[in-house]
Amino acid sequence: MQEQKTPSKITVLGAGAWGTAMAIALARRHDVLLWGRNPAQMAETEAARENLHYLPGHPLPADLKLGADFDAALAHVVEAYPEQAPLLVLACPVAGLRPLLEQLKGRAVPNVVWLCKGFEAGTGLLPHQVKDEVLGQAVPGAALSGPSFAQEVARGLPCALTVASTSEALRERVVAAAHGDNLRVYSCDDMVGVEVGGAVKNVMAIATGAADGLGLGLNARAALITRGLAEITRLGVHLGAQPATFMGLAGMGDLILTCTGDLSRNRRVGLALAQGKQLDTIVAELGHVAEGVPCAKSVRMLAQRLGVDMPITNAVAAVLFDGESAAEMTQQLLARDPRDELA
Ligand SMILES: NC(=O)c1ccc[n+]([C@@H]2O[C@H](COP(=O)([O-])OP(=O)(O)OC[C@H]3O[C@@H](n4cnc5c(N)ncnc54)[C@H](O)[C@@H]3O)[C@@H](O)[C@H]2O)c1
Ligand SMILES: O=P(O)(O)OC[C@H](O)CO
Repeated sequence: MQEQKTPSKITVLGAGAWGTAMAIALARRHDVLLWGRNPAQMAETEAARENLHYLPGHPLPADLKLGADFDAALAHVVEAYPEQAPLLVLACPVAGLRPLLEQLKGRAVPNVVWLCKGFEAGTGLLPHQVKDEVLGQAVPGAALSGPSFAQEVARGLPCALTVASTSEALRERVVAAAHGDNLRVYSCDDMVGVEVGGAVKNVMAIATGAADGLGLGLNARAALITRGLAEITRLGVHLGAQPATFMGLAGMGDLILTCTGDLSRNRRVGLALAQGKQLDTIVAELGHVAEGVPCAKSVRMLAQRLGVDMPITNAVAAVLFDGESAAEMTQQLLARDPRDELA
């Protein structure tokens, strides 16, 4: 696959930290429109040429178009189809995915590439399953995931991502458009593996943040990351993923980044829990989504239903939702019976 030289039309729906960072990165080579649902916030972003709320400190490229008009944002890509092989990128949290897809229903949508990481609350569905429910399988879809802090991507620092889709044409399309400069984009067809890895690593980042906040040390951190990966893999394989996917960017790569990088919002939730802060306060102070919070609830439910052993997830959910303390849950994890490491 060759790096694409000709610019494409790309619309990014969702102007939070990640949508803004990806729009900045893609606008270096493409005709990009960033749409946000809040007109006042988009007007403020236009005036400052910077997303002061979600991604302060990162000026927007002069060519990046901004808007809060949904029809105009869609027209930007639909009118280019099929000649310019456009991309429609959904950059909302998992909670916003179904509402956003509903807005697209019945429209001439060329494809959808989502960036969100998690399971849908209530249904326990992965993003590709939500897409299939709302838009059907005829609209090609892809998950773009991997270790990627918005602030670093906006600065143009090196970053490797992976795109998962069952559509080879869409995988090639995403690689052709996004791979280049300091972005490396790999591809695979294991959507379940890529999505499970991206979702559950956020829960593990909360656990690792809490352990670090409690001062449990670097040995404990390494143990949590490693056993976290075992837990993620166990769930993913049960859901039909390929084990090797969890050794890749959307598995181990993103797990390491999010568990150890202080830019992670999920890790910061864990650090704050260790200080004894209440979840409501933590979420309000964050000002951004922390997908690991709803994901811990969804994964606990799903794992119980499927009979998959997920002790770290259960411990995180107990601290978040059942009033248990992080210290108490650490003791309970350590008190578990020994087991075969590879079982
Ligand atoms: N920030 C990162 O570094 C990063 C990196 C990779 C992946 N992600 C993932 O991308 C997703 C979005 O994260 P973020 O960092 O942009 O979050 P954020 O909290 O910074 O911003 C969320 C944005 O989504 C918008 N939104 C919420 N519901 C919406 C809906 N129904 N329709 C349209 N817009 C909606 C909000 O208005 C806001 O602009 C998450 O799933 C996250 O895990 C984030
Ligand atoms: O800040 P977090 O914890 O939402 O993590 C951001 C990205 O998912 C890291 O790859």
